[in-house]
Amino acid sequence: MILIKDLKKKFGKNEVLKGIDLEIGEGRIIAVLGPNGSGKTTLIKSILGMVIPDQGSIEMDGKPVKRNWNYRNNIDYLPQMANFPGNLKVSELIGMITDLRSKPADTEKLIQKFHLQPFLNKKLGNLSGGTKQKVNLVLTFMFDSPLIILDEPTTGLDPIAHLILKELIAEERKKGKTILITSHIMSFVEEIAEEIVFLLEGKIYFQGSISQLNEETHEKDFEHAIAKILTSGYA
Ligand SMILES: Nc1ncnc2c1ncn2[C@@H]1O[C@H](COP(=O)(O)OP(=O)(O)OP(=O)(O)O)[C@@H](O)[C@H]1O
Repeated sequence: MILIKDLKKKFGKNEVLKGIDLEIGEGRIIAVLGPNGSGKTTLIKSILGMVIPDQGSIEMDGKPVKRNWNYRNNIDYLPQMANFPGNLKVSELIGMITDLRSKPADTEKLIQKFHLQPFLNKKLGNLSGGTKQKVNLVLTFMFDSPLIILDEPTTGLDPIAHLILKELIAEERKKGKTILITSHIMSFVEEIAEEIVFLLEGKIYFQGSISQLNEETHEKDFEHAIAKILTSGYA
């Protein structure tokens, strides 16, 4: 379980997180939503220890994460922009990451799932954006950690890969994992998320289920509910 209290972060004068209080329960799929620049990635990176907050605390399973970085071994993270070395082959990168994590990795099944066999001997710099994202997904899902954080996982994926990703997330959820996702694709969020956290102007504007959000905004569907928050938020 992740417990976040009064989390604040600014970059220069830009106050991105202005006091976030959030509890993330185990074994759920939670989507972090919000307009561009609302701080979704900053929040995720704070949980991962890649951004150091100015104020507030983050606890993982009852222990503060600050100066206690071992907890990161239990997180699999898909970054929004994977910056792969272009001259490495796909198989070399997979091998390298497996060695670095020194955890058992189940790559075969994932390579098959995403139909990546023909690309294993290709250099990363020569792959299309969607194929790179599939490699990124293999690297994320291969370690079987209890917490999976996915920053914009659908970027560049074709409809087949999109379906495979949804199946994969559902399988991991069944194993009791916690999955934290950011996405701007509302249909994807609606299909998979059990809970949403909506960030607006540095604060949590809404946390709850999609049906609760529809009710509170008096809208009949999720897309309209989100549009209503965004237009009233910007009014
Ligand atoms: N390292 C950094 N240095 C300076 N400003 C930063 C840094 N990282 C993020 N920001 C700023 O913080 C704000 C929030 O960025 P963040 O990437 O967290 O937003 P986001 O909600 O994930 O956006 P998007 O939907 O576009 O991915 C933006 O204004 C961004 O420019």
